[in-house]
Amino acid sequence: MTRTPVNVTVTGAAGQIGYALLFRIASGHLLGADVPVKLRLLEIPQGLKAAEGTAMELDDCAFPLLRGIDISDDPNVAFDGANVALLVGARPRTKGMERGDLLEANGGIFKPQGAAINAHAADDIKVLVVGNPANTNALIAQAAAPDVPAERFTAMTRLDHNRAVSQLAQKTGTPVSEIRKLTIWGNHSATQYPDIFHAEVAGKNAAEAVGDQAWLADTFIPTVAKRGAAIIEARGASSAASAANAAIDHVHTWVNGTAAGDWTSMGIPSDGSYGVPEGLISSFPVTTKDGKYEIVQGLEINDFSRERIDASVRELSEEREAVRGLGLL
Ligand SMILES: NC(=O)C1=CN([C@@H]2O[C@H](COP(=O)(O)OP(=O)(O)OC[C@H]3O[C@@H](n4cnc5c(N)ncnc54)[C@H](O)[C@@H]3O)[C@@H](O)[C@H]2O)C=CC1
Ligand SMILES: O=C([O-])CC(=O)C(=O)O
Repeated sequence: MTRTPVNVTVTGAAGQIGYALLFRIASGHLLGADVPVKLRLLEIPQGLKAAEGTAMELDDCAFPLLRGIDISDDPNVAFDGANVALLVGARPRTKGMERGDLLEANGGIFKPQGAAINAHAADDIKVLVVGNPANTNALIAQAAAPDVPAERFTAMTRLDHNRAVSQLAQKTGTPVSEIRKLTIWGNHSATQYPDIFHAEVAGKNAAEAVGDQAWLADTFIPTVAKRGAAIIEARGASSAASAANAAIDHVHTWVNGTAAGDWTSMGIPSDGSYGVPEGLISSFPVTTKDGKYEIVQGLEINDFSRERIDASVRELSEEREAVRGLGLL
């Protein structure tokens, strides 16, 4: 039986993440090797021509799973019937900026997009916000979509998660495939907290395997938290291929499930777990199954972790107040 194609809307399709992302969606990495997709690309008018060029290249790949590409500068058209929405389109930061500096510039994009999702997306819509500041942009979009279940709005911290896995693998001389149960808590910002106290390296507790508290506090956490800025410094542009890869991982895991004995990190609306105020879109350890996620419960949080989780969550509360003040919530 031929499956009905899944409509995947990508905003900022002509940008650098878009260019790294669309080809992988079309080749089956987002949803699975047997799932046909239709791409709906949203750009601003100045980006339409470049989006058309990318669409020509997508055609030229003759991807068997790609069943159509529509391009629009109207969110009401681009989100019509969307099953998955990747909100990438936003202004990236440049050297010397923090992601929070983008709140005002990018906040205005996510309110109308949330409203268009509310009015036109399919009932099973799943939204991933990549555009920074991702957590608070997701909150803005969610607030503008009162008819969509709040838990369908998520923000990307999978890039941070993958960065942390890679750093830990290198430190312990272990393949990435042997690292499990790592957690990113809080905001996708310099205050995020990559937590290895419950992580495992080849089945052993990661903090014990590392056995080096100074490395954890002075090297690992800042390296992961400031990796975005280090990439901007080195490349002269923000992370693109690794961000696209993380977006693919986030949605693939959400739809297809986490492996037994492992979890992942997603920015999701808090239900109050671990003392994170309800409603903030904060990163948590989650397991996924049948297209739904659940926060991993019952983890013991030591003082070192508590202090860092609280600091990042405080920043999220401040961002929420700031966008309230701008009339975006
Ligand atoms: N959450 C995360 O881990 C990461 C987030 N990012 C963020 O992703 C965003 C995109 O980054 P890049 O692709 O490098 O930027 P880019 O500047 O190359 O592309 C952005 C694209 O979005 C388009 N755009 C702007 N406003 C739009 C709107 N209202 N509707 C549709 N399209 C619109 C622009 O025309 C442009 O083509 C930035 O906010 C960046 O900070 C980047 C890396 C990681
Ligand atoms: O740092 C940035 O602005 C882009 C980003 O979010 C990341 O690479 O984590």
